[in-house]
Order: sequence, then C-alpha cells, then structure tokens
Amino acid sequence: MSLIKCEQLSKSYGSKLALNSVSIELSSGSPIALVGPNGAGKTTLFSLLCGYLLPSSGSVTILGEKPSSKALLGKVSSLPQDATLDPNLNLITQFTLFGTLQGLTAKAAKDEGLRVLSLVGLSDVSEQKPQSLSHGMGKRASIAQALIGSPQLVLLDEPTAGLDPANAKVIRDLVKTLSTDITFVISSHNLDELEKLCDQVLYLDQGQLGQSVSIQENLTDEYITVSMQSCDKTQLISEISAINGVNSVTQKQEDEFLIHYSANDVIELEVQLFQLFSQNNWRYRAILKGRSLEDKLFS
Ligand SMILES: Nc1ncnc2c1ncn2[C@@H]1O[C@H](COP(=O)(O)OP(=O)(O)OP(=O)(O)O)[C@@H](O)[C@H]1O
Repeated sequence: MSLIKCEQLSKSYGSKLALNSVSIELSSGSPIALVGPNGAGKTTLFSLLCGYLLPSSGSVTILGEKPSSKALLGKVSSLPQDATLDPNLNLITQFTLFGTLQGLTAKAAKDEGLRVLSLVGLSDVSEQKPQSLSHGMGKRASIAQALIGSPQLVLLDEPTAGLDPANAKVIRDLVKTLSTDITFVISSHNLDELEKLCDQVLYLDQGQLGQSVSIQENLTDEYITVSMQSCDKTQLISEISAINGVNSVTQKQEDEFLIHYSANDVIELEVQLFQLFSQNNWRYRAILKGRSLEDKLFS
C-alpha cells in the first residue's frame, strides 16, 4: 500500500490557488525531499497531509486512510516550520501529556517521552522548560516531540533552518539513523542538505508538482561535478575538454564545473583529473559523481 497518495489534490485560499491538481504516490523508505520557491505550496501540502486543512478538491490518503482519521493516530506526525513547545511546562511533562493524547497510559507516555528525548540527546534536560534551551536544543526537542509514538511518517518543515552547521549535522544524522523505521518528508531550501539525506526529490512550483528527481540516478549519469579551490579556469576547461571521452565542460558557478563524458571507464577519467590537478598545482574542494541537485533541478 502507498504511504502517501494524492489524486488531483487542490487547495485554494479564497481566490488564491495554493495547490493545483497535485497527483503523487509515494512509498515508505528513504527520506523524501520537498523543494520549491517561497509560496510554492509546500506548507499547504504538509497541512493537507496532516489533516490540518481539507482539500478544495481532489483526494489525499496516508496508508490508505484520510489524514485526520482515527486509524492514523500516532502514525503521522509533523514538525511545522514555526513549531514551538509550551513555554510553561518542562519537556517531560508536556511530552507525557502528548503521549497520553495518543492513548498511552501516564506511565507509558512518560517512558515514551524519555525515550524520544534520549534519541535526540536531551535526556539531561528533560526537567527543563523550553526557554532554558538553546535554539539547536529547542529544535531537537521539537523533533523529539514529532517522534512520540513511533510514527511511520514524519513531515519536517525546514528542520535545520537557523541552526549552526554542527547542530544541523546532529539533526541530519538523527534523521539518517531513524529513517530505517520512519519515512521522513523534508521540506527545505537547503539543497546540499537534501542531497545528503534524500533519495527522491519532489519539486513544487506555483502549486504544481514539476519534476520528481531521483538523487540515486546520479550514480549512473555520465557527469562529474568538480568544485575547485584554486585553478586557472580557462586552462582547466580547455585541458579537461581535451581528455579522451569528455564531451563538454561547463562552468556552472564561480568555482564549479560540470564534466559530461562518454568514457566507459570513469576511474580512468578520475585518475586523469587528479594528474591534471597535480601537474598544475590546482587544488580541488570536491569531486562529485553525477550532477548536483541544484543543476538537476534548475538547468
Ligand atoms: N492562510 C492563507 N490565506 C491566504 N493565502 C495563503 C494562506 N496560506 C498560504 N497562502 C498562500 O498560498 C501560497 C502557498 O503558500 P505556502 O505557505 O503553502 O508556500 P510554501 O511553499 O510553504 O512557502 P515558503 O517556502 O515561503 O514557506 C502562497 O501564495 C501563500 O501566500
């Protein structure tokens, strides 16, 4: 059975059509990215999936059920972009309350609260109120709240927005670890982050679902993306273009170059690239097989 199924799903706010006939069918598994410009309809789609909003037309089901149905209690949860915890209650008190709202006994709810706090590394602050937490800890606490009851589907809206790189990595590692049991759908503007986490990317623009890109396909594409730290750009393009099997070299950004090749032996091409860098004393930042997600989506 599909995890999420939307058929010609539309949502209007008055005369504003925020979501326009979206049809998708998604299965459980690796994290799924939802990307799109501001106002594309990502939050609206999340709200429909959670049952916070009703469709104007079309249909949406999660595990075959309507989003707000009792059968989905505890199976779907979400971390809205502006989620805040109750400032008046300490973490474990409010998590216990959320657990009981999902039908757990008080004891089981407290155990569950402690379990999810431990998952996000916040056992030590379970008795503290949200205001005493740093921004990163607060975000982890909100994610912990979304994990109460071991849901099958968790929707994360900008889970690392505003976090420093170290805290963002903690959240990414957490999602990676948990994604063996939970399917995450992550809305974010951070394409680098999504590339690290997700296999599939849904692109929403002006309420319409555009392309669905599989990141894994990168592995078989005949592209290499090279980010350089220092080099002579004109010479780099000319010398790589001259390598046997290379069809084209395109400068994508200031220091990023996309190599399209038809060589059968990618390892041989990589060796030649390293030799070229070494001979010219050029330094590289990264060499990526395939195209970057940004390039796949926007070129
Ligand atoms: N409650 C509302 N009333 C009227 N219009 C709304 C409402 N909520 C959203 N919209 C409009 O619907 C469209 C989609 O908004 P939505 O918040 O779903 O986009 P988004 O992709 O999440 O944007 P962002 O990346 O900026 O968070 C926008 O044009 C927005 O202005």
